[in-house]
Amino acid sequence: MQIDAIIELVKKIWGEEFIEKTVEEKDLSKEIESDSIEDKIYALQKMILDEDNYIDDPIDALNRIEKEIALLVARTHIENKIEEDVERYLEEKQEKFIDEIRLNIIKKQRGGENSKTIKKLEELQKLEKVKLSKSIMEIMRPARLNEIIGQDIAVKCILSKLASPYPQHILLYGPPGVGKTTAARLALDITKKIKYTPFRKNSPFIEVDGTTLRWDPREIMNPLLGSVHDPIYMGAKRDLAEGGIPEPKTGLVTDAHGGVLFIDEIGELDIMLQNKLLKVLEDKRVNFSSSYYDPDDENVPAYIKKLFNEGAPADFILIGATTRSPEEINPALRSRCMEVYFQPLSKKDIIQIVKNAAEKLKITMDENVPEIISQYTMEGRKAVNILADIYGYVVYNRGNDNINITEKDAFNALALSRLIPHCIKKAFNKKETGSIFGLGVNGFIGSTLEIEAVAFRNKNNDGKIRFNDTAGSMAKDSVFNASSVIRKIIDEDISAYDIHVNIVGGGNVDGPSAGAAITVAMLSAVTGKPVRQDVAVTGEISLTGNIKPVGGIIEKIHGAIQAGIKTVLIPEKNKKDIPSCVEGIEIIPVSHINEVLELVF
Ligand SMILES: Nc1ncnc2c1ncn2[C@@H]1O[C@H](COP(=O)(O)OP(=O)(O)OP(=O)(O)O)[C@@H](O)[C@H]1O
Repeated sequence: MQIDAIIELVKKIWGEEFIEKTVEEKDLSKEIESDSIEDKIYALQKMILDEDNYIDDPIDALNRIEKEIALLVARTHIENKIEEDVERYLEEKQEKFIDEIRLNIIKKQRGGENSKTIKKLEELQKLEKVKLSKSIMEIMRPARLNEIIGQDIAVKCILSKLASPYPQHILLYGPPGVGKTTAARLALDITKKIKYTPFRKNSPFIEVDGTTLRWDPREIMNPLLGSVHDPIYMGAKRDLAEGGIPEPKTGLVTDAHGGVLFIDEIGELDIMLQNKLLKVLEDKRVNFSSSYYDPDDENVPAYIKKLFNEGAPADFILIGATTRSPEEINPALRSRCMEVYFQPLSKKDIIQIVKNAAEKLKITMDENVPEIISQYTMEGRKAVNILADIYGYVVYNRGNDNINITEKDAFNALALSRLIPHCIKKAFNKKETGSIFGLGVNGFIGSTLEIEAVAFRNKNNDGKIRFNDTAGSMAKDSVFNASSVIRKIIDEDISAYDIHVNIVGGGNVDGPSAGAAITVAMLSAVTGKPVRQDVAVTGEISLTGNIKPVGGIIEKIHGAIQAGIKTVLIPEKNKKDIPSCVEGIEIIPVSHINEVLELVF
């Protein structure tokens, strides 16, 4: 009974086929069919325990067979359970995977959009339709080169350097808001149409402000030259990030390829970035590198391989603009560029700019309005801004039809903006002792310097000379040179006087160009001779009394005109710098202090 029960159990667990197969394989049919208990036990022992030794103790053998069956059943049960778990887990995973594939396909068909992103895009498109002040400035912006006023020479210079089979890099110097950007943009427009130049119809004009360009030494970001996006930390595209592939992002120099890169305020650009830019100018390419880049990785897209292997093209003409003086600009940059100077605008220029802008706005003005605006600024940009401001004032008060700006409108709008005339007439028709106008330049803007001196007898003959503490060392040297020259002229020891020289408004000046004016002021103080107050003098004084050349003549003459000066004395050697088109002022070149004295006393 026990044997039969075991055989039934085996059949249940492993099936009858298992019994038949094993019996056949192990040749046990005789034993299993036998009536002998020992034979049957022997057959079971061979089937289950795989032992074919003679059976001594049938009970023990049966017990061992049962134990083994119990073990096998338990193992099979556990194996089945694990198998079931694995199957369930796989099924779940597979379902999720298929869901993900479905989602991706849907996303691809939808193009990554959802209701939220679509709404955001609609909001942005709505914003694009709204335009405020930009459009009025665009309306007034010169559209042709001949609409750029007072810069004929600079415009011709830019064109001659750009409109050539071999265009050159250019640096534009000049005061702010006098048309540098406008001239560069229009010059490229014209040049594009000339066949022999390398520019094409679609050559880009990329404009950027040097003060806003940032970069970091690890080259994580560099909008000017481009940088490599790290696949892990910097969010390269997802497909690239997953494969650990770095992605070079090209910069503005590549955007400008085949055209012009215009950097406003180039003097403010970080000096290291300037040097890097110079390298690009030479190579006409930007190179990229990354320790993540593996040239043998087959998953790297061809464009990334090309960028890493060959770099990005960056063959462009650089036009940099600055309000700084040439000496303040990186010499390496200067040596690669041709230099063009924009002039300060005259009163006449500002009047014309305002008239042209009014025409573009399709409005009329009382005759004196442009002149009134010209009293408040020397900048073309500021002048059109003021006009836009007055225009807004009139529209607000009287509506938008048939606009005519009256003098009263102009004064009212100017008063509301708290603007004050930029130049108050300083010159007058009398003579004064110990006082003279010198001329200075700051950021391409010339102005008069009021220089005054007083002298007191010093009985002990140990007179001292005092000058503004804030003045620079070169200006201080001018005072000492002047005292030696005066000593020669008056033939008396200057130490017989305590002399105090002062630059009105603070002596934040430097350079030797006030030397001649300081000499006149000191001499007038010592001798008591009064000086003309409608004359201004510029020039360095040498110990022999010669008047040496100085810089910034054009700007100084403009500054003198603004102050109502009638005569300007400049060094003979600066004669070539006299601008051809100045009106309303007499300019006299002088070479020695004696000539100056004859004209100022
Ligand atoms: N010489 C000019 N002739 C006509 N319009 C001018 C002139 N200068 C300036 N403007 C007006 O001012 C606006 C700004 O000028 P623009 O940007 O060219 O000056 P900029 O010299 O480049 O100034 P910045 O150095 O401050 O950038 C022009 O769009 C134009 O309306």
